[in-house]
Amino acid sequence: METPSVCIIGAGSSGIVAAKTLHEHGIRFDCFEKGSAVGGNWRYNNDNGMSSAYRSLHINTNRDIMAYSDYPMPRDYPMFPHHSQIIRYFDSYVDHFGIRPFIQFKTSVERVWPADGGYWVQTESGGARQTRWYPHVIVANGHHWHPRYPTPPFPGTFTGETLHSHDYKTPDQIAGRKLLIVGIGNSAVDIACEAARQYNEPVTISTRSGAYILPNWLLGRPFDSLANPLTSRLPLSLQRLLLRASLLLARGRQSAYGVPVPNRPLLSEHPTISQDLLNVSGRGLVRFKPDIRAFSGHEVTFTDGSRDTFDMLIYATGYQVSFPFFDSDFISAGDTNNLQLYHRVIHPDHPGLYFLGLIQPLGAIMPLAELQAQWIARLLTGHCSLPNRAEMLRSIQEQANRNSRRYKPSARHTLQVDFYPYKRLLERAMQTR
Ligand SMILES: NC(=O)C1=CN([C@@H]2O[C@H](COP(=O)(O)OP(=O)(O)OC[C@H]3O[C@@H](n4cnc5c(N)ncnc54)[C@H](OP(=O)(O)O)[C@@H]3O)[C@@H](O)[C@H]2O)C=CC1
Repeated sequence: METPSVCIIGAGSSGIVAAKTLHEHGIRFDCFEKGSAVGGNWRYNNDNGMSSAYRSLHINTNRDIMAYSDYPMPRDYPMFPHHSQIIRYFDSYVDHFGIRPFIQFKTSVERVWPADGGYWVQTESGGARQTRWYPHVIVANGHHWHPRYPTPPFPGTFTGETLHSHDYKTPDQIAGRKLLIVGIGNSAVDIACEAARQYNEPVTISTRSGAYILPNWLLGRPFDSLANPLTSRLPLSLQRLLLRASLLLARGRQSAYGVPVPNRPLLSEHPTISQDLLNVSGRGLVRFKPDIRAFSGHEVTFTDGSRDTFDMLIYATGYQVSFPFFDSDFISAGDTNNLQLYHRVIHPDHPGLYFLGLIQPLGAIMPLAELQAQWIARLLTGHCSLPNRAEMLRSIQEQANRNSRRYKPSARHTLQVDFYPYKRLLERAMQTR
């Protein structure tokens, strides 16, 4: 039998669509998954030990936007499904397309290194190690599992309890604690609202940059449906204006609810989406402080000179892009989460190496990972081709320049893409010969 030419690392939402797409194109592959089931981050308490999902997690992109193109989410699902429903969807996707038998579960990829124009892949399963060679490797190991902490750490020592949002699962972990949460991304805000509602005690958020809080729903529609192929073609300044107007109309200024307003334009950060935060802040149950200056025991001093004591600190400070199976001098995203990839997929210096789902869209990752997989499949079957290295590097630089004009320099924003423009980019790439 023909040996597999592709190794897929991971069977999360990106790995499964890669497997399904290669299968459809008749490309033989091995897909290795560390845990015993598909779904990656979306599987609460995944036994691969990598999921950051908490018990109450609902996705904040709407059901129709996040579905794969040929497999809609069930119509009886709510607009913003719970993680258990998303996992049911992924399970039924792999069964519907018959790809479960192609996934090797409980098999962890330990090391990948380049050799002979391809890659050796060493796996471990039940204590047994195997090493196989593949001309192509698709990396789909996710980028929301390796906790990132402030570097350098805040001065001093906090002697209360600390937790990273990655390890937050249920509110009993924080019961009875006076809580300080660092960060104002989606993890921070979900946890703050859950804590405030559950215990009816004020929670403090420390944020150095602030965030515009966008609602799940706007004018009776899922907020993210406002971005569509048409509006995505408008100049950014006009998109900002429309969004500002809709937010003002729908709920006024967020400062009216006690939520600080960032001093930069809308759409220049990864969106923090919450229907609850303004309300619980307006009730005094979530308070805001600027960045932390120093710790001393249970006391925290903030950059405005104010101080307070806390029992517990939750670092909701995001995630490190990590590839534990690569030697760091071969490939690493470094402390800055920066990996230079052509169209966010192709490593210009390592032919045959592809990265899937290594994006942070204003929108959902799944349908974009699907397009990335289709692009890879077309490249592998010779239906399209890549430009030369110089052209790839030029395009990567252009992309980086565009990002740095729009977002503040931060490890948080290196993977940012706009849903529809990025979709169009991939569709064009698939036609390039
Ligand atoms: N319901 C859902 O669908 C959910 C989705 N998610 C997604 O998961 C991903 C990760 O989200 P999240 O965990 O919130 O992480 P993010 O990276 O999005 O946010 C990290 C937050 O921590 C702050 N921060 C980082 N480093 C420091 C530092 N050194 N000092 C002070 N503040 C710091 C950032 O501020 P700054 O901007 O200044 O760097 C930012 O406010 C996102 O894509 C998010 O959308 C997460 C939770 C729920």
